[in-house]
Amino acid sequence: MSSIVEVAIPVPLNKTFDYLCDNEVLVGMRVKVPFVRKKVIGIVLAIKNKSNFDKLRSVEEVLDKTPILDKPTLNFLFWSANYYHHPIGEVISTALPKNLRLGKEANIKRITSLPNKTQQPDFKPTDEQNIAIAQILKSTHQYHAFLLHGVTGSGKTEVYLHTTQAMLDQGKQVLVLVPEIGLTPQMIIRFESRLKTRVVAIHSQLNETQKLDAYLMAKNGKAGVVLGTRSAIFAPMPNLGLIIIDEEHDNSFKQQSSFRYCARDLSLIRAKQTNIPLVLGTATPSLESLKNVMDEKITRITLTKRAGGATLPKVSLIDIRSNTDGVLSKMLVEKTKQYLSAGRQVMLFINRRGYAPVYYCTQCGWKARCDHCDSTMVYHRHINRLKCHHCDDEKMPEHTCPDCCEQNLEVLGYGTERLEETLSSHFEDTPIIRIDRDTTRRKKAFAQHLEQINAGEPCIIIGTQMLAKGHDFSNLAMVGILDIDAGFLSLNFRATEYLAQLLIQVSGRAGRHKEKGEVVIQTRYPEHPIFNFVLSSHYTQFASQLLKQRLSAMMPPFSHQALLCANAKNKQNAENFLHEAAVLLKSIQMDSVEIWGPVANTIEKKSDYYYFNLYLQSNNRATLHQILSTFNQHISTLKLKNKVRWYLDIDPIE
Ligand SMILES: Nc1ncnc2c1ncn2[C@@H]1O[C@H](COP(=O)(O)OP(=O)(O)OP(=O)(O)O)[C@@H](O)[C@H]1O
Ligand SMILES: [Zn+2]
Repeated sequence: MSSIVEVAIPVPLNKTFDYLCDNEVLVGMRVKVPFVRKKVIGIVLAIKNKSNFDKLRSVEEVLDKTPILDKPTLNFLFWSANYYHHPIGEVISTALPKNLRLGKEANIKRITSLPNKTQQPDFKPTDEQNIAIAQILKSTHQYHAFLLHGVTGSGKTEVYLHTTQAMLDQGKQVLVLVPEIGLTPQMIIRFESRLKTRVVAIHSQLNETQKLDAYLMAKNGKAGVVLGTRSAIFAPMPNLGLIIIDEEHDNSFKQQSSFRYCARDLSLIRAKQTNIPLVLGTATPSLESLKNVMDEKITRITLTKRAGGATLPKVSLIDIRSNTDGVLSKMLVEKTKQYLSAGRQVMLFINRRGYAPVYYCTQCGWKARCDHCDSTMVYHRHINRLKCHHCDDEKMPEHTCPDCCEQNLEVLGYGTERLEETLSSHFEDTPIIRIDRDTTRRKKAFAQHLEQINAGEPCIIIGTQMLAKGHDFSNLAMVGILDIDAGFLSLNFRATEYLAQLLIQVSGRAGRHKEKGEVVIQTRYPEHPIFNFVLSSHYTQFASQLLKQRLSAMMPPFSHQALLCANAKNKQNAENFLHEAAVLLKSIQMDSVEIWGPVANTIEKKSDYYYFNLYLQSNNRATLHQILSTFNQHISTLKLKNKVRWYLDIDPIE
């Protein structure tokens, strides 16, 4: 007898589809089904006796012998789809490795071996670490969220390792999320060398076979530890006993395309649904987590001192308002020389890749701009091209100014490539290791750079965001922060929060071992209040000031936001669609939800599409979500719906 199955299909539609099925099938299995004129792979969500539709088509093939998604994982995915108002089919598709989405067999090709030798450290946990470990382990059988707030270099990883070992001893699995792919290799090494269990990685640089293997080893319980970037939050783990989110404040836990989830926020839900503890670790907690601490939803545990006798670095400012020396002040060059000759390493932080951010005409002020975006093009010297960092379009730099026809074209400003050039003129014999997206594109390139730094020889490291946090370089004595002033000019209301986090994280890379480190920040705004706190590493005080400001302005985390973004090649369509949407939203009438906009995005045009935003804000999360659900049900009534691309972003951060 055939049954009726409800199937989630990876299409941007807020619904599921019913099919007839003649074969035996269970919830969570993959099925191949006809959809419009194609065959697609879907996941069975329910088996039912009747359908609201007649003339059902039939399942062509049941692809699995056992469910690929178990009930708890499916429930978690349902929760996520519901919260982010995103189609369940696409949510499931985000959670599955590509090979499973394509319908390939769910077989492990290569089971990674268990480490045969583990190595224990030659130190004992500090008192603070011991207290943290004990406090977390008191809650191993129930949901409890902890904020492990430990200054940079306080040994949070040690706390992760001890609590993980305790969970493994109970036969449990542990999920560890790190923000950047660059932090996975060092974390994996630290976990593998210490724990007698299989540690599998889930991140984008693995090939598809490796990704599938990792997924299946998580699912069958063979992996004791699953370590990955944000999408690993969806890894099926039947014996999950603990979740750890390292650098919880980091923005890369939020996916900024398609299904816009935040893995940090979802970790609280997953831990709650699984009834297990959760550890959010960081030296610079997000205001969201600090607010949760205030509300007693999260317990804060502090590590106030650096481990192993190290102390926090000395931080000083260099006022570059009257600087005529270019990107590097004389003082910074002098200090760099001193540290290098003492056999130490120096890191210079500049958060901009390429040679120079502006290519312009000194005669008339013309600037090279992207034809497709509202942005200037960045000059890249090694390929002698101008590149748009928004749409990746590139072109040859002009020789004569298109406006005034003079030949006075020059670059302005500094990126990593130009800094490298300047440094090689000052430090001819010193190795310079530049780490940005351009030098780490090749697989393994990043790991090789890290290896070179970890070898400990004196060198200058040019670091971008990729090196800002988490790394533990033992011979790094000084960090110079070259250009953070853009952060003071940003329109994002979270900009100062991010800047404080960045400054403290980058500073935190210096002097992590025996000798005291030093941090030098070059700025044109030396009087900015942020420095009062950063200089003394008083993040918590600065954060409580920010929290007070947010409270008085009723901004997140004291209110909840959603963003409806529309974009189209026709500017008017994008804007008018949001006007229509605003009318619809206002007709739903919920007093406690404010609606602002539409307003053009800060970068209005990207890849030839015009972007507009409509903001929704409410003090009541439930009301906000109710209005969005109703809106979603009626969106087909909007006349311009098919003339624009649109998406909802819940808890937007940009
Ligand atoms: N109890 C201890 N005694 C001596 N050294 C320790 C101890 N705990 C950790 N360490 C060492 O201190 C260094 C910093 O530890 P770790 O990298 O875990 O810091 P962290 O808190 O994660 O810092 P960050 O937030 O900057 O990433 C490491 O080299 C680690 O081996
Ligand atoms: Zn562009």
